[in-house]
Amino acid sequence: MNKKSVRDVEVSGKVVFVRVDFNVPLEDGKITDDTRIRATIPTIEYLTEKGAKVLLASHMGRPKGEVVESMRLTSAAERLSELLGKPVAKTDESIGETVKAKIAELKDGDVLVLENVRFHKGEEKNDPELAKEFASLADLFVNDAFGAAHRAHASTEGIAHHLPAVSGLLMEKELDVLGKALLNPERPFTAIVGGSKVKDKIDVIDNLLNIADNVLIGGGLAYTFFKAQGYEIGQSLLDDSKFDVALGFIEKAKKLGKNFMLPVDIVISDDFSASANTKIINVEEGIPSDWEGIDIGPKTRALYADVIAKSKLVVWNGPMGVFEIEPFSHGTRAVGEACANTEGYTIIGGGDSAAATEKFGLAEKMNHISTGGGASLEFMEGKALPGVVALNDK
Ligand SMILES: Nc1ncnc2c1ncn2[C@@H]1O[C@H](COP(=O)(O)OP(=O)(O)OP(=O)(O)O)[C@@H](O)[C@H]1O
Ligand SMILES: O=C(O)[C@H](O)COP(=O)(O)O
Repeated sequence: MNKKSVRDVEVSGKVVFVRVDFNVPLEDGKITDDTRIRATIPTIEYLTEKGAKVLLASHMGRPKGEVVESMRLTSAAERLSELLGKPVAKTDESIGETVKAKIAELKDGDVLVLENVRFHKGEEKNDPELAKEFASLADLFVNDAFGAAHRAHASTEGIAHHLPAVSGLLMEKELDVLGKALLNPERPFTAIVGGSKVKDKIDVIDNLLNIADNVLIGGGLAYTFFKAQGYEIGQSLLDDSKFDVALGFIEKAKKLGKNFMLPVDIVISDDFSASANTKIINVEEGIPSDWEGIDIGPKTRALYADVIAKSKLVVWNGPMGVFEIEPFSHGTRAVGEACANTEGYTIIGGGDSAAATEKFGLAEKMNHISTGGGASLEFMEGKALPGVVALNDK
């Protein structure tokens, strides 16, 4: 990487503003997957062992510039303290005099977690005034939030214009692993895309068709393709502005001789709950108007598993179905198991895909679990990540 890392600068005795991505899944205030917090430990320990005073800033959810009680970083700070095996201080603000007073109390090697930066409207607008406020707290900016590197926000990009700015160890590792895998991919290279953020993800398929040999589609993403092909999809997820784009991808795959696969059968349900009625149908049968597609079916699972088994590189982003609910988890589990068992190199991207592999006990068998969902997709699209671009060159 041509950007400076935390190893290239003097940190001892300095106040270091570290942007992390502690946007972890929460259920009733409890963290259900702490992968993203664990992934930042090397950078935090590197800094504390060298005697820096560490400020940790992160977003959580999308509170849209308001204080939302359920989106505080309190649980994340508690979990971090357990993982580090030492006390971690926490403030209810991310800027201002109370934060400065807390920083003044820090000793070398101490850690202070700031409040959710998205409680300020200026964060997502990349407001230069907010960026300056963040910068005024510290001597050095370290960006370790790979998961948010595709966002040009005040605490990821703006702040880098006001302080010496370097990458953290997690950021460095993510860029290194993804860069190496994608620059000169081992083939066959299979990309699997699923999940529910249809708007965010559908455009990524364009570049995946350029770089991958097989592109497998699952999750909520598939239904825009089905509808565009004229099949009934009932209440399933849909982006109705993307029909031409979707059909264009099918054409593009044909022209390039790429293997573009959509589910052939799906699990449908009349409700979003474990007690709902479910059915397995072939896609051409169409989904009744008050039902929705919720997982890939058994034929699709077998077809996808076969492709994955024969791949040398697999990049998977986004679950195949609503894996949080047991009856709709089989597609995601099958794809996860196929990734765990293939001899190819496997990269898992996306908070929920990582959570799914963890839940099914498959995480250990993957080669790299990326902390970036959207960020790893944008990286694969070949886009520059603003949170990385803004860092100091070597
Ligand atoms: N057919 C479907 N209908 C509705 N929701 C679905 C469907 N398939 C999967 N999902 C939901 O998609 C969600 C995950 O989607 P998402 O796009 O956020 O993936 P991700 O791996 O977390 O990536 P990122 O980190 O970019 O958010 C899960 O909560 C899952 O229940
Ligand atoms: O979960 C993610 O992908 C990152 O934390 C970024 O979150 P965002 O999509 O709300 O910017």
